[in-house]
Amino acid sequence: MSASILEAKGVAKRYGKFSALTDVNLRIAKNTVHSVIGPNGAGKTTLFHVLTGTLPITAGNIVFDGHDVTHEPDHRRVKRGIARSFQVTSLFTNLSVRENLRLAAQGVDSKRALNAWKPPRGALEHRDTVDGILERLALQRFASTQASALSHGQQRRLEVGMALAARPKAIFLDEPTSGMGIDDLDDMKHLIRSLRDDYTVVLIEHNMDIVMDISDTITVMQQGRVLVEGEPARIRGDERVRSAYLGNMITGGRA
Ligand SMILES: Nc1ncnc2c1ncn2[C@@H]1O[C@H](COP(=O)(O)OP(=O)(O)OP(=O)(O)O)[C@@H](O)[C@H]1O
Repeated sequence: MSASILEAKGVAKRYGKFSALTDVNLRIAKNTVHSVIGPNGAGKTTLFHVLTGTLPITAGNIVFDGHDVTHEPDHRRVKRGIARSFQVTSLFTNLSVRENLRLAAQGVDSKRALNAWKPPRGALEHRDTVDGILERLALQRFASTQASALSHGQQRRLEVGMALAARPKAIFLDEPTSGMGIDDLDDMKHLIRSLRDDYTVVLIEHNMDIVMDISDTITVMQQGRVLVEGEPARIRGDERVRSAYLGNMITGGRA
């Protein structure tokens, strides 16, 4: 079994009296694409919030890269190497693609600059980071293009790039393909698959074709609990998964 980057045990999250997550156990192996799927309201986004530190946990514990991060705020988890994709709305639409990425790369270093033991990275190092990301996103030709002039699919790839600029170990993507046309879907699929070589990807995705195609492991959630977990072939054939989705669309299309 390959080494894990994240292990969550007994995770619970309550909103008042409502239990959005109950006893969730999750082990995410390094350099894999691990998808979290499930019907609307299953608790996928809440799980992301709790794992990335956007929301405090009610019970349980989370270990990331050997560190107990259960009660760490999100900015500390960013430093540990957890990145979450930004929303389109957080792109600087009046700046170029390159400027967006440069700001994201510098953003991580603003705190580093206050730490005398870790000097801030230089401009050259940022340029290398940004160039590498532009290539990975297949957006080199658009480096000087204003973000507002990109297609929807390109903007969504740039969001992923903004998260990569933080040089994370694991990247959390929440529905990166939502609202995309068919060509953009393919580009995003290739991008996510390529990320696995250098990062660990945790993905919430409703498009089952993509999930089945690019995931190493799939965790299926239902009503705040893990229903079943396994490789795509196993999930596709699982009766419990079919009935969780009322028997439809698990073999293709949107869940
Ligand atoms: N801030 C909140 N206060 C109270 N209940 C909430 C809150 N946020 C989410 N919930 C509830 O928690 C449950 C899980 O929601 P969550 O958004 O995590 O599900 P999801 O699987 O991501 O759904 P979707 O696929 O529709 O995005 C839902 O019943 C939702 O109504």
